[in-house]
This record gives sequence, C-alpha cells and structure tokens, in this order.
Amino acid sequence: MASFVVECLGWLVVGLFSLYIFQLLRDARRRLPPGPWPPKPLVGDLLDLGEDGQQHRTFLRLSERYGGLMCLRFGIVPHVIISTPEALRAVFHAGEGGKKADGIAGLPSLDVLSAMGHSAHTIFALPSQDGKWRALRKFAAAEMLAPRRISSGAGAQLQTKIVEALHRDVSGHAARGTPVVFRHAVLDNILSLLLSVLYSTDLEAKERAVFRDLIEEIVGMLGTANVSDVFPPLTALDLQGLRRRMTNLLTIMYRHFDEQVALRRRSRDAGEPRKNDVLDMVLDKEEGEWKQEGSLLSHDVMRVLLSDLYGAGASTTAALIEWGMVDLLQNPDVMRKVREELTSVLGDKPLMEESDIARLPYLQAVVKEILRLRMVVPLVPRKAEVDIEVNGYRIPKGTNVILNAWAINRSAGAWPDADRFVPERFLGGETRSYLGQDFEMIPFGLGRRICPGMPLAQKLIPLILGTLIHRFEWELPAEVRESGIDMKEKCGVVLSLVNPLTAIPKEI
Ligand code: HEM
Repeated sequence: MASFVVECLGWLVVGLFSLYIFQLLRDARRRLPPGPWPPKPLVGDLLDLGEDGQQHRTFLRLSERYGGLMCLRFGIVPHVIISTPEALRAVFHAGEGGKKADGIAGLPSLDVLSAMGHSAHTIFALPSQDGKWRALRKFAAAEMLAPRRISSGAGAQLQTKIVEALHRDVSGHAARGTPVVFRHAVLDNILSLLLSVLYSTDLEAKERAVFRDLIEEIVGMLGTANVSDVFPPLTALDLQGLRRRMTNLLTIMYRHFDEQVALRRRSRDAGEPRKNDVLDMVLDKEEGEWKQEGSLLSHDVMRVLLSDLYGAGASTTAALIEWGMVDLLQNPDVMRKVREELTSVLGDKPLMEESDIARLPYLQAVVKEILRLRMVVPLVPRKAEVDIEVNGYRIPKGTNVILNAWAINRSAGAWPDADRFVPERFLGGETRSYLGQDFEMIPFGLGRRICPGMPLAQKLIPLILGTLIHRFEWELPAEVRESGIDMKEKCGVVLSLVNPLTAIPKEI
C-alpha cells in the first residue's frame, strides 16, 4: 500500500513538473508583456501579491518595475495588468491600422458565478459577441436605466422619494443623537429605489437589512481569491466551498424574484391595473414579441439580470458615497464651500431635486473628484476577445486582463497632486470627464462594457451627497475624533473601508 502511495506521489510530481516546463516553453514563445520571470512553479506570482485586500497597491508597485502593461501569473493562469492611461490608450488603439477598438471586451469566467447556472445568463460572464449579452445590455441601458425612465414621470418621483427617505432616516438619527452608518443608509435607500423601479414594491426595514447583508456577502464573495480560478484542474473540488455558499445566497435572491413574478402574474390574471414598471415590461416581452425571438429574456435570464443589477448598483454607489463623506469630513473647507453653494442656490427649498444639479458647479466638481480619487471598482476584469499586438508585445485571445483603474485614475503623469482630494481641478478649463472617452479617468470603465448604470449613478451621487450636506452638519464620534478616521481599505470587487464610516448628524 505504502509503495502504491509513493508511486502515485511520484507521478503527481512528474505531472506537475511537466506542466511547469510546458507552461515555461509556451509563455516564452508568446511575447507576453513583461513580468517576473521565470514564474514560480504552480503558484506563479501569487505569493508576491502581499497583504490581502491591497492588490490594487501591489499591482501599482509591480508596474513601476515592469511597466504599465505587465503580465503576472496567478497560479497557472497569466493575467495582463494595465496600470497607466498610456498603456490603456495603446491597447484601445491596437485595432487594424491603429483604429480604436475594444479588443478586451470579454470577461473572465469566475467559478462562483457558475453557481445555479448564473454564468449562462449573467451580463458579468457573457462574451461581448454573444446575442444574449447584447440583448441584456440593450434592455438594461435602453429600458431599465434609460434617462427617460429615471428622470421623468415615475422615475423623477422615485428620486424625490429616495431623497425624502434618506432625509427622514438621517433626521431620525439627528433627533436621537445617534451615528449614521453611511454605507448602510445609502445601500438601504438605493435598494428601495431599485425595488421600486423593478417591481413597484419595497421591503420592510428588517427584510431590507437581510437583503443588504445578502448583497454585501455576494459582492464580498465575488472579490475573494478562489483556488478554482487559478488552478482550473481543481475547479470540480470547490476547495473553499465558495460555489456552494454562492448557491445558497442565489437561491434566496431568486426566490424573492420568483415571488414577485408569481404575485404579478396573479394580479394581471385578475385584471388589476398595470404598474408599468420593469416587471410589467418583462412579462409583456415574455408573453409577446421576445418569445418569438427565441425567448431571450426568459424568466431565468431576467432573474439573473435583476439580481446582477442590485449587486452592481447598490454596493458601488453606497461605497462611493462613503468615500465621498470621508473626503468631505477630512476637508472641512470643501464641505463648507459645498454647503454655501447649496444654501445660495436652493435657498429655503427643503430638499434638493435632480433639476438643481446643473446649477451646482462646485458640487459637480466634488463628485468628479470623488469618482477620480475613489475608484470603487478598483480592478476592472476583462478578457481579450481577439489577439492584440501592442507596444511590441502580444495579448493572445482568451488572456485575462485587469485594468488597474484605481492606479490609472491616480496617474501622476495625468493629474498633478494625483493622490490629493482637490475638487478645484475640475473648475475652469479641465475638459476630461468620466464618461469613458478619456483614458485618464475611468470610474465607470470604458468601451463596450462601460457601466450601463452610469446615467443613474450620475444623478444619484450628487443628489445623495447634496441631501446629506444641505440639511445636516456632521460630527465624528468622540473616539474617531481622537484617533482619526480609520482609512484601512479592502480591495474586493468593490473597494471599501474595512471599518464603515459613521458620523453624527445635526439638522440645520
Ligand atoms: C458609483 C456608482 C457606480 C460605479 C463607480 C460603477 C462602476 C462600474 C465599472 C467600473 C464597471 C465595469 C465597466 C467596464 O468593464 O468597462 C461597471 C459595470 C457594470 N455596472 Fe456599474 N457602477 C456604478 C453604478 C452602477 C449602477 C447604479 C448600476 C445599475 C443599477 C450598475 C450596473 C452595472 C452593470 C450591469 C455592469 C456590467 C456591464 C457589463 O459587463 O456589460 N452600475 N460598473
């Protein structure tokens, strides 16, 4: 028996060694961008990634040695990391004859997303040539999150509702003298907004807290390094149990969607008035024209899309507002200037509205600076969908690519005092924006996969910040005043503070 085990171990070592030699020979011929060489057997550069949750900083440090376009190996999987605006521009101009083209519009397949068959339908896994991905994007961008849906009629009322609800929440804390946990307050209100847009419904406060925890856990799991992704031969074993856990979480999420659909079908069958929300639109399409097109938006596809939108929309916006409040609390002069502008423009008006945003240039500059400095999706994952020749290197089709957007937005060559919070840089002549045309600032990404939630976020961020500042003064809890805000950050899919920011409001 013992000799059998020894023989098996021997074959395993020989197998792994052959794999390593094969990898070395293959990679040496591929002209991949520079990086540590030779890679360590099996682990590649995994051991050099340093402290967990700090990958964005580690990648920046490594890029100072290997360049804005470098190749790291996580386990046996090569990843090309883009860390500077120049490298990003070069990759986006690597089309035939230097033409602009997004050759990295794919997404790597993460094993956790395969739970419950999610990856077969999710916008976060489908390749950009896939008809289903195009249909989902079109539906999300042109129907669900289109400016006409979120800025006029019912959409405008919803924004008023979120401002009122947030104001009510914070007023309650002000009356009780209790601290607001910004991340939770914003997440809860955005969830309410999304639930209203999608199903014309809301959750009880207790249920909402459960939902919020669910989303935070899902987003956390998406950012957890998974052995299955870096050693694909081990995928079936699900060694960390992440796929199993994700299955449980998605089951709860899907059940919620199924209940909403069942309720709505009953009310439609009973001839009750239409609500004309996203769910009515989905059911119309399911029953009508889309079914004839091969039922692209089937029940299964829609529940994946709606779950994706909660996660993508709520956690990012909540993290961004939390970072924004950190910057404003640490820069009392900027906070004062924003409040003065709000007071002079809004006068006695109790609450801010979307139409006020255009009359608040300083608030707009503050929002741009928060978006630049606080890249809440720090490492944007992509995959090469074609072979790309760039700067004398090659990114072969199928290679995983990571845009270190956190580092790109803070590039010293593009922004003076790049690590400092200076909203004034966006007043005056600065024309670069976050809309995806400028390679120096990509808070919502760029190219074919640019964030479809950008039009909604563009309105929500100034509205929420304006509401928090116009009617309230903020004081840090005594213990935080002494020690300063704990700036420890954790880099997952979303970059957030390890310890949530809290502050005590005083109604003005
Ligand atoms: C502060 C707010 C937000 C930020 C900073 C943000 C940022 C991003 C970024 C960087 C990407 C990757 C883009 C790329 O690959 O080029 C993305 C993708 C995405 N975002 Fe957002 N986002 C925000 C809010 C939202 C909202 C409100 C929604 C929807 C309700 C949303 C839905 C999505 C979806 C569905 C994708 C995937 C698109 C695809 O792969 O085709 N996001 N977002």
